[in-house]
Amino acid sequence: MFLRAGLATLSPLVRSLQPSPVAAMSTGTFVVSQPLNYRGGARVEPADASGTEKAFEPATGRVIATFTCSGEKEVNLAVQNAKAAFKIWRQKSGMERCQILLEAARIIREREDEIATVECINNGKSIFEARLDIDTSWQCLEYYAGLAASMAGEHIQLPGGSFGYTRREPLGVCVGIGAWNYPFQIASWKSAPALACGNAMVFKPSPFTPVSALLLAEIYTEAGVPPGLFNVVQGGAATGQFLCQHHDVAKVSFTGSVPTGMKIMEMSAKGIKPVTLELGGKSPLIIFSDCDMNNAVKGALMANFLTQGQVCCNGTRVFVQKEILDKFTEEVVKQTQRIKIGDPLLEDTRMGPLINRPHLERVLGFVKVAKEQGAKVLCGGDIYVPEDPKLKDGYYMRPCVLTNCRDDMTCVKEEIFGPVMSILSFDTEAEVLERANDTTFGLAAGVFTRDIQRAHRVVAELQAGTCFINNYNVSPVELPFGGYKKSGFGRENGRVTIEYYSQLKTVCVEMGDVESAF
Ligand SMILES: NC(=O)c1ccc[n+]([C@@H]2O[C@H](COP(=O)([O-])OP(=O)(O)OC[C@H]3O[C@@H](n4cnc5c(N)ncnc54)[C@H](O)[C@@H]3O)[C@@H](O)[C@H]2O)c1
Repeated sequence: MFLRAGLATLSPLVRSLQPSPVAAMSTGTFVVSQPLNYRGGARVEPADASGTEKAFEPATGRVIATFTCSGEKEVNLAVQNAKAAFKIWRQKSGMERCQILLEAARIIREREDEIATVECINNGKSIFEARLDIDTSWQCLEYYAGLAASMAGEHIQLPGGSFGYTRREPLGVCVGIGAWNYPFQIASWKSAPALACGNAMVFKPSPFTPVSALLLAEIYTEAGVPPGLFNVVQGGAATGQFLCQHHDVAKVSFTGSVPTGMKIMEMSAKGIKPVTLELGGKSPLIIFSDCDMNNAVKGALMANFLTQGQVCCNGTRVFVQKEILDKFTEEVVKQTQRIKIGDPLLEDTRMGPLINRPHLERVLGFVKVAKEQGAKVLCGGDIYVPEDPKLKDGYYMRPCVLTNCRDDMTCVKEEIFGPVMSILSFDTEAEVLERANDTTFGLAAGVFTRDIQRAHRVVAELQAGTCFINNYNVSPVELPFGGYKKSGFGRENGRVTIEYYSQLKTVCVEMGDVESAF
């Protein structure tokens, strides 16, 4: 995921007029001193523990927080708080929920610089990108605020003046479990539709990025949700399991890897709980020779290097039609080498550090295997050491472009989740479609061509939940997002997500006498 809703919608002028309490904050200074759990409308220390974790600033390798992972008791308390708040919230009209969500969106906008700075420090993505994530977060709240006010059932006329109607009702306490690559945005994308439908939520961020979900929790409280409507518990797999297995939890919405998604589904199956699974990908990007070359090159960079390549829907298998392979590759390499790597809090940085040391080593390991299997490194794929001495222990690497790739190579088959683009060549449309679909994933896909018929013909055949024509990794909140195949099911964003956070009650009304069969 993704840069969304647009560079074009950003207004630096509006931003510069906003108060910026963290404007003076620089890399290497931030530490978290407050509790990182949120329950009953306030930050709290957890009531019990299932271990401790450290959160890092990837830019410097510094520890910014040491925190307690929540045990079963704390998870219970959070769920109880959510249940109590749900009783109040579910009685509110859609319009009342709408007003509170709009107020929360307004506060997010007002505090955008602060939230983006925290996100940038804890995640490592550039401040430029972090601001875009916060934009898509408040946009999501605004979008579902609008839908909250217009949610309604149906009235169905039956014979003899009888009738039926449907009520769209909330599910209850929903659990959100997030990945580390879009911490604030994932928390917003899950909570906004959940709350709009009248649910309460307990959210568990990734232990790598525990900080920004607390800001969202505080904002919801300030906006006027009942205490306990949105709670945060911290921890890893153990805490996540307590949440998924809890008998008072009605639904689990998960963003993360395929192996964890399978476990979430197994646990939820025991309680017949609906799940939304937003999982990984290995998406194809198909560049036909009749494309607009400039846009195709820009699209390939957008498809591979946002958030240091740690994006679920990245188009990392770049299929290029033979006639333009050399020219396209040359231009992609030129532009990749120009990407400014470094301190993510600096305005002109476009690539910060990866999330942590083990992940950096894993990504570098993929590049090594790619070379052993015959791929050619055209640029990057190695550690980058910034000149600034305070960044020397950060987790930086140079973005990598691989060529000479074959479909059976590890770098082409597996999700690397780092800044590594694999270029493959193809001859015909039929051939590339077969190869593009030859994967167990199905999150996204892209096509660049000037031939309008071909564009629509190709996307109709692509087995992916989101397809881009002549762009990549833009996801306005109005459009549903989610996977096919092992990339998961259920959707986030768009009107359809209401279906995943609500249930339909049918009421059948008799206006005459009972015609008994007995
Ligand atoms: N489709 C999407 O919208 C989307 C978005 C972002 C990331 N992702 C995917 O997420 C992955 C990277 O994120 P990650 O490394 O945080 O994934 P992960 O699966 O390791 O962890 C995700 C979350 O699940 C929790 N968790 C781990 N084990 C658990 C268990 N047994 N029970 C309950 N919770 C458990 C983690 O603590 C974390 O909060 C990539 O595969 C990426 O493609 C998908």
